[in-house]
Amino acid sequence: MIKGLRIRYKIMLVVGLAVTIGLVATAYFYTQRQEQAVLAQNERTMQKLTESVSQGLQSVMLHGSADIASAYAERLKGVPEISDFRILRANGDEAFRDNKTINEVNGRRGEEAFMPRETEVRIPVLAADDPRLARVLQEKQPLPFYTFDTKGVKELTFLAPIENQSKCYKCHGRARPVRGVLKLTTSLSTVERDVLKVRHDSLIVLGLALMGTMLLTGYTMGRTVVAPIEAVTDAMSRVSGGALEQRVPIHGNDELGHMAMSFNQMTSELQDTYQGLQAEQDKLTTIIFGAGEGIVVTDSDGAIVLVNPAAERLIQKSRERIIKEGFDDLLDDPVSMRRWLADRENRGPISVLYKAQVLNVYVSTIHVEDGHVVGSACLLRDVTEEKRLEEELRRLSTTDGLTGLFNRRYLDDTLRREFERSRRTGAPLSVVMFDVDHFKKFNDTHGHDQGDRVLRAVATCLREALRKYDSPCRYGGEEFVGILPDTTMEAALAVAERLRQDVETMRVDGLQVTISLGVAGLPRLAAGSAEELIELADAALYQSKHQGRNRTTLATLSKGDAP
Ligand SMILES: Nc1nc2c(ncn2[C@@H]2O[C@H](COP(=O)(O)OP(=O)(O)OP(=O)(O)O)[C@@H](O)[C@H]2O)c(=O)[nH]1
Repeated sequence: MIKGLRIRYKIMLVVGLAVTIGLVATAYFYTQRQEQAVLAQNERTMQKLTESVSQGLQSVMLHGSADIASAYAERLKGVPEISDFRILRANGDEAFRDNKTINEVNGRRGEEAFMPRETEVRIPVLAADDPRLARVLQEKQPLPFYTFDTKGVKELTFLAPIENQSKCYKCHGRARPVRGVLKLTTSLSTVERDVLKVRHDSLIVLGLALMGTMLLTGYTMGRTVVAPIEAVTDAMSRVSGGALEQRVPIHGNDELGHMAMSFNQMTSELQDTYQGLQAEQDKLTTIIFGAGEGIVVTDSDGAIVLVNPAAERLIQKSRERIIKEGFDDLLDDPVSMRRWLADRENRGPISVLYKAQVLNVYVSTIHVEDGHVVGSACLLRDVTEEKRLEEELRRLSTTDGLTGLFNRRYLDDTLRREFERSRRTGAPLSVVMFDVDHFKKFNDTHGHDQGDRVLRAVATCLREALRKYDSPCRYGGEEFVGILPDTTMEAALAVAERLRQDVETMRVDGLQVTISLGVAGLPRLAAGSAEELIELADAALYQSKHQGRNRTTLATLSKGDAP
């Protein structure tokens, strides 16, 4: 319950408790001391009274009048402050009630000095063995003690010894040093009333002091401690609500002043940081929404929270539909999407064919520093044109510009690869190499452009003569090579012959051209490398030229060749 109290009331409660304890303790000790002082004063007064009564009685007795003493005792009982007064014998019985002492005195004096009483009674006031009585008789000193009357009012009683002096010996003899005891009782009702009044007054003063202290403490604490703390806490709650411009007044140079100063500094830094973050966020938002790449982001529950316009364009769905369908269905392939997300090793983009576009897709979960997942993100980039250009570049880098056949680089790479494969698998591999006959003369006669058209026409013949798996290549100038995997030299010879005939029968701008061919192949020839295989085909081609051109020659078996 105290936990829920405002600090203002907590401080007042604590201060109130402390002040109450302090004041109550002070008031308690004060009233106690007052009470003790009043009682002590009362005791002293009573003692003096008892002593003077005792002396009065002594002198009355010495003048030989016991009746006067008895009457004196009766009159003392009538005094309002004295509730009881008795003269006791040493055995505790009240004196002057029988003839015992009169008879003793008359007997001792040998005369009828005192008249016996007509009626005798015995009134035991104290027991003969009462320790208080015994103590007074023994110590011969007055003894005070407190009792309560039938109404519960406190009373103070004094027992004072009546000493046996030499003047008394005549009547009472000298046997007992103390003849009797005076018992004087006074009611303390007046004293108690005074004490009660003191307590009552103390309570009123205490209450007023408490109230005053509480009010003063509350006011002072409220102004100096609680108000600054409340100002900071109120400002804090407004800051947590987003109002970062909050500042609190600084009063003084104490801890609260430092707290207010630190708070203002903190909010100022927070505001700067927030504004910086806001600016960064604005920049980021501009970048995200202006980006050519599609960006889709989810929160930690998997709900989509961001879809930029590029994502809508690339996915070809509206933002609302993307959000409704969910992250897994972004590219209509939830199985793959889940797999990409689960693949923590996935570092690069995945190329996906989606609605006639090639998209580079990068999918990842978003972690914070402690590894906690706060969402997922999908980045999409349209690489359709990029891929087309790449393909075109790759094609151009392997294509001869004039004829459209594969170029020399492609030829070298492909032949080397096929050569190795043939050696590894034992599959046959052949090359057909040919050269346009008297092409220099053709160029010189009909011009270079005409020569180019011849080369293009011959290239078309070569392309058409070969299968889909073969590679038609321009070796350089007017020389061409066909690579024929899985083809024996005999089969390649047939292809070469057909090609030769095709070219021979073809006309370019009405003009006839012929070609000379050489064929070489594995495993029939023992070529040690792709280059050597080409050299063998070239040698065969040279032979065709030498033998009159427009013909095909199989490369000759070299030493160690297979039969
Ligand atoms: N038009 C044209 N001519 C080319 C091209 N490349 C090489 N040539 C020419 O082709 C001719 C080749 O001539 P040579 O190597 O002497 O051979 P040839 O005249 O065909 O004689 P043989 O091969 O012995 O029949 C040269 O004149 C080159 O200039 C080309 O791309 N276009």
